Amino acid sequence: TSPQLDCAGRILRLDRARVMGIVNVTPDSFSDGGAHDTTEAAVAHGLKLVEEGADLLDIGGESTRPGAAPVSVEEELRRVIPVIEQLAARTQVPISIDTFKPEVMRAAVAAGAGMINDIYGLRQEGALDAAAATGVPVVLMHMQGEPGHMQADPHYDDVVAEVHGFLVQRLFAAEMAGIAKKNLLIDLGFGFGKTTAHNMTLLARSERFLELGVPMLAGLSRKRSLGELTGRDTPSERVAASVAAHLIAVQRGARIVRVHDVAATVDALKIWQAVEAVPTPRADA
Ligand SMILES: Cn1cnc2c(O)nc(N)nc21
Repeated sequence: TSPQLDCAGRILRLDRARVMGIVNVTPDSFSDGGAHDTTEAAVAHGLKLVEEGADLLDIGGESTRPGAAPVSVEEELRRVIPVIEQLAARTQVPISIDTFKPEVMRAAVAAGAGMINDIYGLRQEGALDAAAATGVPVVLMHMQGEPGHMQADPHYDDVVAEVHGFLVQRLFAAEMAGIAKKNLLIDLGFGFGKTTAHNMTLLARSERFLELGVPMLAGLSRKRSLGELTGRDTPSERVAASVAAHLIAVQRGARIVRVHDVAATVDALKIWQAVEAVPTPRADA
C-alpha cells in the first residue's frame, strides 16, 4: 500500500507529490482588512486554490515572516476558526492549521482541521500534548532562533548535520509524547534562520533526510532567498523561481510542497510525474 496520511478522515495519498495551498488569514494579507472581509476573502482564496488543484490547504492566522508582530491566542482563533469551519464544509481536501499554539491546535482540529503545521516543531509549552491529543498528522519544522531575529546572522558549523540532528530529536520527542510515526512529517524550514547559502545547501542535500523515514514537506514559495538569487525584489515576481525550487525539492525527496502559486506548481509537477511514469529500462534489455 502506498503511503498516505489520515487527516481526520480525509485521506491524503502520498503516491505522488502533493501541493499545499497557502491561505494567510492576516489582515495585511487581504485588502481593507475588515474582520468579516478577511474571513470572506480567505475562504474565497482557499476555494480558488482548490479549484487550481491544491491537494490540501494551510491556514495561518499569524505571519511567521522575519520580524512579524506576535498575535494573541484570542485574535488568532478569531481569524482562523471561521475560515477552517467554512473551508472544511465547502471542500473535500484536508485542511492544515499553521500554528505553534496548543490552544489553537486543539480548537482548529475541533473546527475541522486535519493536520497541524508547526514551525516550532512542537517546542512550545503544551504543544506536544495538544498535538498528540488531536490524533492528526503533524509537520515538524526546523527553525534556528525565533522569527523576530532568526535572520539577523544565521550561523551553522554544518547546516545539514545540525538540521538533521534537530529533526531526529523532534521526531523522538513527538513519538515519546504518543504521536504515531505514521502521523509525523518533517520540514527543513527554508528561510527560518538560514542564509541563502544555507537554504541552497539544504535543498541540494534534501535526500539526506529521507532516511528519517517520514514524508518531507518543502516550503520555499516566494521567499527572500529566491529573490536574492533572481533579483526579483517583489514576492509576486518570484513565481518561476518558486516553481523551479519546488520541482527540485520534489525531485530530491519532498512529498508535499507549500506554495502560493498552486496552478503553476501543479503544472510543473505534471511534467515531473510524466517523466517519473516512464519505466526504467530492464537491465537485460
Ligand atoms: C508557515 N510557514 C511558512 N513557511 C513555511 C515552511 O517553509 N514550512 C512550513 N511547514 N510552514 C511554513
